[in-house]
Amino acid sequence: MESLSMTDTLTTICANSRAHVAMRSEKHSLADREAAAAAASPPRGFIAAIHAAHAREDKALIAEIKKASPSKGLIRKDFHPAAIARAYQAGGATCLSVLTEERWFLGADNYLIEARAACTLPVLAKDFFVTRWQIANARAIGADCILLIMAALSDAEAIDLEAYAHSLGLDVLVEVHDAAERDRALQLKTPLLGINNRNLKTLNVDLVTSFELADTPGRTLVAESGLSGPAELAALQARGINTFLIGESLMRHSDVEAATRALLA
Ligand SMILES: O=P(O)(O)OC[C@@H](O)[C@@H](O)c1c[nH]c2ccccc12
Repeated sequence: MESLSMTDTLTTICANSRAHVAMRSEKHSLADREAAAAAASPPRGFIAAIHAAHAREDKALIAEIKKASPSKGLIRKDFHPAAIARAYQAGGATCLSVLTEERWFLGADNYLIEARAACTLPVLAKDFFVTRWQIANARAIGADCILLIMAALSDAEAIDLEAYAHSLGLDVLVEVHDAAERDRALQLKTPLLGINNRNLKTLNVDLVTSFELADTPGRTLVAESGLSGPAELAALQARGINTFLIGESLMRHSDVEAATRALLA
């Protein structure tokens, strides 16, 4: 795996994603991916599952399957997506997130396919979506939701990609990490707004980001990145955030099911 030393990590990863899509689309055209998307297993409601947890007065956990990251390198050696998916579901997770980005997160489409087949939870394809091809491909492999990162997209691109995702039956999680991106994201239709505590340009994590944006009205807020303990979740819940996207701290436990249960207790 490569490490990223440049300051603008996000630009580098997105440029690589575009090049990768250009290569893959020679083998499978957009029309091919759209046909596969239309034939894919019907979407499991991702946002509906989160809202159902809230209706039960539960917090909602989006549990992430992640082998490595540019900031931490290899996170877990014995990496079996199906087993981790089952452990997350047994431990009480509401939804899954599966990294599919190959070069820096060591993800793969197959990990999403294996994880989704092993459980009944809705699954977020966690990647750097900058083209329609990637979105059609995500639905084709079974994804129920995709991620749109405002820092990587113009307003027009974000609006276009969201409409395209919705046309394929996908839910959308839009991700921001400051007030300016949040304001831009409010132009989108999706109710699901992720606040990433990790600045994707510098890779630094600061939970203050979630606290600062916690008063955004009219959206289901998701606190993302750098979360590890029940006390942090309680502090965020006190500010009205009841949905959490957590990867690394759970993936580092040998007993993922017990760790998930303990976190949600
Ligand atoms: O492993 P963590 O620190 O719990 O973070 C999970 C998730 O928030 C993080 O993987 C993430 C959030 N937004 C992203 C965008 C791309 C890649 C990864 C991410």
